[in-house]
Amino acid sequence: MRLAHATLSRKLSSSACINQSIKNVVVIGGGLMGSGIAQVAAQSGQNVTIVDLDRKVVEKAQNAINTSLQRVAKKLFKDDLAKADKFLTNSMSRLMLSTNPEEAVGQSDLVVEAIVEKLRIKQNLFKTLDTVAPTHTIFASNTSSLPIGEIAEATQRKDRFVGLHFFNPVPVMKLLEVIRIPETSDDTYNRVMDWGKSVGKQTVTCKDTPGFIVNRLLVPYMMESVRLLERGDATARDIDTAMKLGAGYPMGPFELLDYVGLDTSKFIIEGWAEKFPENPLFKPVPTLNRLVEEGKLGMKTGEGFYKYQKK
Ligand SMILES: CCCCCCCC(=O)CC(=O)SCCNC(=O)CCNC(=O)[C@H](O)C(C)(C)COP(=O)(O)OP(=O)(O)OC[C@H]1O[C@@H](n2cnc3c(N)ncnc32)[C@H](O)[C@@H]1OP(=O)(O)O
Ligand SMILES: NC(=O)C1=CN([C@@H]2O[C@H](COP(=O)(O)OP(=O)(O)OC[C@H]3O[C@@H](n4cnc5c(N)ncnc54)[C@H](O)[C@@H]3O)[C@@H](O)[C@H]2O)C=CC1
Repeated sequence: MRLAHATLSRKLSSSACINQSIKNVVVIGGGLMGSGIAQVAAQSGQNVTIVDLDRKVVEKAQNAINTSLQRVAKKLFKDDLAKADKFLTNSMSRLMLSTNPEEAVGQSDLVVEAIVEKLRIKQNLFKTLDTVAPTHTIFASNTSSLPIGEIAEATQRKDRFVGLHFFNPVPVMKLLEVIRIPETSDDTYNRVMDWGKSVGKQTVTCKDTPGFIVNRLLVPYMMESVRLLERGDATARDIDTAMKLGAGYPMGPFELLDYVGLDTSKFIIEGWAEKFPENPLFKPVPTLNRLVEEGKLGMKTGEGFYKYQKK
């Protein structure tokens, strides 16, 4: 009887969780990725709070989301301006701004972190949030390269911790990599898989391994592109043209490095080089370090491998 009762209560609690769909999402980090993740959740009908350290950053994110939503609305409702406008207004009405992460997570069902690619900073953030977020809240990191398990170490909710790795630009790229750690509960996994589909993504699942699927293949390719340039074998422009026309990529490696950000790229390769010094694929490249030291972070600062018109 006792066993049946325990099984029944576990079933009830888990089904209660499953029925509790994710409605309130908090995105921590209002940069390139955080603004895109906040956008796709808001445009999919969820209440979203985007949080960053600085009010100016969240306001910039709000403007970026507005601009991007106009492109999406135009595509969705090309010949119905009234519907396009309603879609834009409704989506933006579901977006709140905050610079106070502890307060923002108070009513959250899901927290997606998209802050700087530094393990300690991510751990400190989640450690703090773990003490104030509701018990049922799922924590997710959008990290490109860090071990989900090591980020989750900082919390007491490893059963409610996953990796949700989106791709840039989030409103366009269809893929969402879902990473579970051994402690991730089935209920958590099922709820984030459903949530990923609810925000229009096609999900794949990967173990908690460096770079998951895409970046494990992409980072070595992009680093080797920089080495090819450093050896003087070809120019950046020709390497980009070659990969677009020869391999059908939408962007060449240097255009993509400038697009994703040279700072984030540097943090990724530095982290892997430190952790796996014996792997030649993860060797850092001097040109990337130099550009970052010179403050040339790519499109977001107006110059990286290429120069960009200031918007
Ligand atoms: C060493 C470290 C390396 C890894 C670093 C970490 C990175 C990660 O962790 C994981 C990643 O994200 S890897 C990067 C993945 N993303 C890519 O590979 C992007 C490749 N580029 C593209 O798809 C197109 O150039 C792109 C879509 C960007 C632009 O397309 P086009 O060149 O054709 O230009 P557009 O005509 O402006 O855009 C095409 C259609 O997309 C719509 N669109 C573009 N940007 C948008 C945005 N931000 N928001 C909303 N809609 C957007 C645009 O409206 C257009 O739509 P159509 O009107 O239907 O053509
Ligand atoms: N850039 C890309 O193409 C992709 C990046 N990612 C990952 O997403 C994360 C964010 O990357 P990006 O958006 O490119 O970086 P970003 O530099 O554009 O944005 C990071 C934001 O986090 C904020 N931030 C830093 N520490 C914070 C804290 N303690 N609390 C609140 N906000 C804080 C910064 O002010 C900044 O606005 C990284 O983990 C990165 O690896 C994942 C997929 C693609």
